[in-house]
Amino acid sequence: MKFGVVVFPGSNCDRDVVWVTDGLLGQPTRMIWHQDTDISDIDVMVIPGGFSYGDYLRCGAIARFSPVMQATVEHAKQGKFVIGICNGFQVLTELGLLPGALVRNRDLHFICDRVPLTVVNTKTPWTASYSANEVIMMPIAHGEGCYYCDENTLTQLEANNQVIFRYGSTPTPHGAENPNGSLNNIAGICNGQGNVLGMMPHPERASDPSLGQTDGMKLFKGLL
Ligand SMILES: NC(=O)CC[C@H](N)C(=O)O
Repeated sequence: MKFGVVVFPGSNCDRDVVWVTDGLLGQPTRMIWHQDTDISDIDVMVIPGGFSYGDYLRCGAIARFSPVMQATVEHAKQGKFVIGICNGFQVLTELGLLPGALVRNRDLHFICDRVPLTVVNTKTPWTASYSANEVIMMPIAHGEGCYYCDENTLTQLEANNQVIFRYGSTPTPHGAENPNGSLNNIAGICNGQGNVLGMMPHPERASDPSLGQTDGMKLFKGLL
């Protein structure tokens, strides 16, 4: 499995992902500057976290116009894997590869914390290594992480089991632990086909045992 990790001006989790896929998992991994367009060698495109273009306008609003993102749309259309983590999730919603939007956190503060998540759909290639409704811990670090979409979209996401991760330690959509006000406690969703995943928590920061948390590793391992 070959991983491609996009680098925008302002990305700051790109090397963390490379450390997991290459350093810990020994998979071929290439960092891809946002102006590059040839990604034909890549199996899994990773849009990492950070502050692409300084979060100007809205998080992800400028990055979505980068040449590499058009190539990523084609990549996704072929059914290949794309994952957006945190700022990457924001970019994927701006791009339209995933529905909805990430807006300012409920309390209008940047949140840096470690939170429980429930894996609510394990029938995806991303989550096949987790057990049903497994509760895991992952770091979050975002200012615009409140997931929002219109009512029809929300109904569809739920009906098609496209909600993959919810905040809190219960699979129900309205559990009490919701750090940022996301609708239905949504922390991560996939597209209809299941090959594109977006999530606000950081699995790459919860993979190396030396950091004390490894619940994110199953997500990367599941793809291999
Ligand atoms: N860790 C991140 O990717 C942060 C995303 C974005 N800059 C925000 O604050 O919401």
